[in-house]
Amino acid sequence: MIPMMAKSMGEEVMKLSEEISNHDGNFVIDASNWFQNLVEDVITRAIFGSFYEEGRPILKLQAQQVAHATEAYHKSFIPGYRFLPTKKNRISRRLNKEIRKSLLNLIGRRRRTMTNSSSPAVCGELPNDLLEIMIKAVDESAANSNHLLAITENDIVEECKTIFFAGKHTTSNLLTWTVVLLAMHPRWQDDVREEVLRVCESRDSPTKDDLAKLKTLGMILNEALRLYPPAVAIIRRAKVNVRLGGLHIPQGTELLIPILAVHHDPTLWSSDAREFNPSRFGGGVAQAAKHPMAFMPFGLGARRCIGQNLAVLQAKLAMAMILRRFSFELAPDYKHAPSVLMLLHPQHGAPIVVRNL
Ligand code: HEM
Repeated sequence: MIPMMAKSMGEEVMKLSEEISNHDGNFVIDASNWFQNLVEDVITRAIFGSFYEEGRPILKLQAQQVAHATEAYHKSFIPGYRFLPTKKNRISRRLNKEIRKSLLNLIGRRRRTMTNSSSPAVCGELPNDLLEIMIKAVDESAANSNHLLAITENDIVEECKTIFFAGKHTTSNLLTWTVVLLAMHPRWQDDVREEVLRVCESRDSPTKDDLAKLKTLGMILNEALRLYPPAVAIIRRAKVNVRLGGLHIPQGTELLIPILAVHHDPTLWSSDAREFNPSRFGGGVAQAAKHPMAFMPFGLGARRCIGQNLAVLQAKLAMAMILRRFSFELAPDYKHAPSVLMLLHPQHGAPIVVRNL
């Protein structure tokens, strides 16, 4: 996974470097858009592997559908509105049909290649990508006599869409806020660059061992996730009547766990809760706050994020590659306005001046 990610990111980093050179070494990017593009490529490769070229346009269609949904999220909620035949709803339904059909076709083609090929994955070694893992799960579940446990091709379609959505916007959000924070705090930017250069030496892309040694970078990513958690809240429903603190919660009650508020609570994080201070993670996540579970950007318990390790790996790799090549600062027109639009994002974008080092 790391070589695939490094290759994909390396190409984007080189393109940006050339662009900067063409602009006298000084170029403004919207970090939010730039990272979305970067992350989209990696997540598409993780899902489709060698079928990347065929999967890419399908996920592009989904990105369009998400853009529609995000726009609708801006407006007031009217129950049942999404079923009306408005122009936008018709486009969204058409996109949905097209995505489903294309994914089912792709699954069919992929299945045929798996049956015919003598690729290592088919010979029982580790699969190359998520699509292959899911196709195998469908086949295994078909062999199981309990049809209630059966996984279908429709499930694969939904999983591809979920993973693409859940993986793209969250990780690109984390990277955007990290770059914004490092642009605001140049001393931390210098310190973490020094760490990357020391650990990775002359290697353009870090190895797995290098990534494990990037402690300051890990602390900075955690602090970015604390201050600007991409998912601001999670919801749980009580399965049974339960007492929580002094409260009686009846069965079926929905509870909203406000991650953003918990991450900014001074009783948990001390009086500097609103400040950027990565050192608080110096002793590990469990020691960073007064309660060991106060840090929950990926949720908690059995339903916590399945993509946590991939997201952190990807964020570390991207930041290490960027830090060794570029320096950055906020563009004069940057306006700090974190805003919740499904996820916590910069309302006016994140214009950043990037320079080649
Ligand atoms: C910085 C990046 C990410 C953040 C902050 C994040 C955050 C979250 C949160 C808060 C949840 C809800 C957990 C809960 O209810 O306890 C979640 C669930 C989920 N995430 Fe992520 N996520 C990230 C990256 C990813 C990636 C890269 C993927 C896929 C490759 C992914 C796939 C999912 C899925 C499928 C679920 C639903 C899990 C379930 O319901 O069992 N996420 N994520």
